Amino acid sequence: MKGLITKSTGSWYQVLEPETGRFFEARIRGKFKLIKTRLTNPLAVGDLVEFSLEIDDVAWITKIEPRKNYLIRKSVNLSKEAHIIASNIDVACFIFTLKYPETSFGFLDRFLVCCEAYNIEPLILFNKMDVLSEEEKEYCAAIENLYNQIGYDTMEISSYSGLNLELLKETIKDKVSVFFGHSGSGKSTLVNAMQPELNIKTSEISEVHLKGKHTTTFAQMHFWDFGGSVIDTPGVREFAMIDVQKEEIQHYFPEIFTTGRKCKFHNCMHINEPKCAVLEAVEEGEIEETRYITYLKIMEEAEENSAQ
Ligand SMILES: Nc1nc2c(ncn2[C@@H]2O[C@H](COP(=O)(O)OP(=O)(O)OP(=O)(O)O)[C@@H](O)[C@H]2O)c(=O)[nH]1
Ligand SMILES: [Zn+2]
Repeated sequence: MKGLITKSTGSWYQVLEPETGRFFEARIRGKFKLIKTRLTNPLAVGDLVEFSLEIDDVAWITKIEPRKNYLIRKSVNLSKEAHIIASNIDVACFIFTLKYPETSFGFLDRFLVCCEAYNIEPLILFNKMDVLSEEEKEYCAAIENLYNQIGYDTMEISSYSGLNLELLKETIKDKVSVFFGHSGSGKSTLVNAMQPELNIKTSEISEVHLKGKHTTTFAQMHFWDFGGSVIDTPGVREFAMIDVQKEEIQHYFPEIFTTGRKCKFHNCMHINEPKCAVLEAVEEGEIEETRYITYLKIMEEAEENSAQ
């Protein structure tokens, strides 16, 4: 039987048989290895699998279909293992909050780099617009403009005021979407605002740290009544790029890649080479400095990893 993984707790999986709409509790039989990297979880929510039923409706997953794409993070422990967050994604929504909590640009840019690297369509949602002053709204618009110019879609939303939630529904209708963002950015609240019947657990952000409390502890797919689904994931602290070569990284920064064609050396890495068009563009303010800094950091990490 063919199935779709809709929930993963680490020890067992929930599998949906799309043809009948029936859900099963399933375990894994055998070894699953689609990629070289060591993983903490062989299967992830969004995976398409084959399974068979035994007595008492216990399902055994026997095979996994190749993934269209996936997002991955470093494992929480210090090993070199990685963890697949979700797979077979149509649109990955990044929930950006200017405040409560303040989202870092480095985190957003790393998310975008992962989307580029793993062929996932990103959408940046500017959430909690209801708490922003006029001045902050202008600042938000400037950030949006910056990302729009690079080629990324953005949308201003608020689960509290309902701003643009209908537009968001139209945009993600009939697609498999995933919501990312810092803990406390309002992912679960957004899912509930779009479909109150789902009633996902949310929590107040801590008064002391103005940070979230990591309420969601495992990944789960929820189905929208307007069509499509969303994968709710535990707050991700860090995205990972697995097995990337230094030379590849500029491909994942569209504006750096395009500008880089004008560099003197065709193999320019845009670090300190003479007549580097990227360095010039950063100086002129045509390429945003925060993005360039993240580019350099990811390059450094790739070097450290390959040296290990
Ligand atoms: N002002 C405002 N607050 C919001 C909005 N959406 C959510 N919040 C608040 O933000 C806090 C965190 O919301 P959650 O939905 O639990 O955040 P989360 O991103 O799911 O957090 P984790 O499960 O920890 O990853 C709660 O106190 C919400 O009430 C919004 O649109 N505007
Ligand atoms: Zn260059």
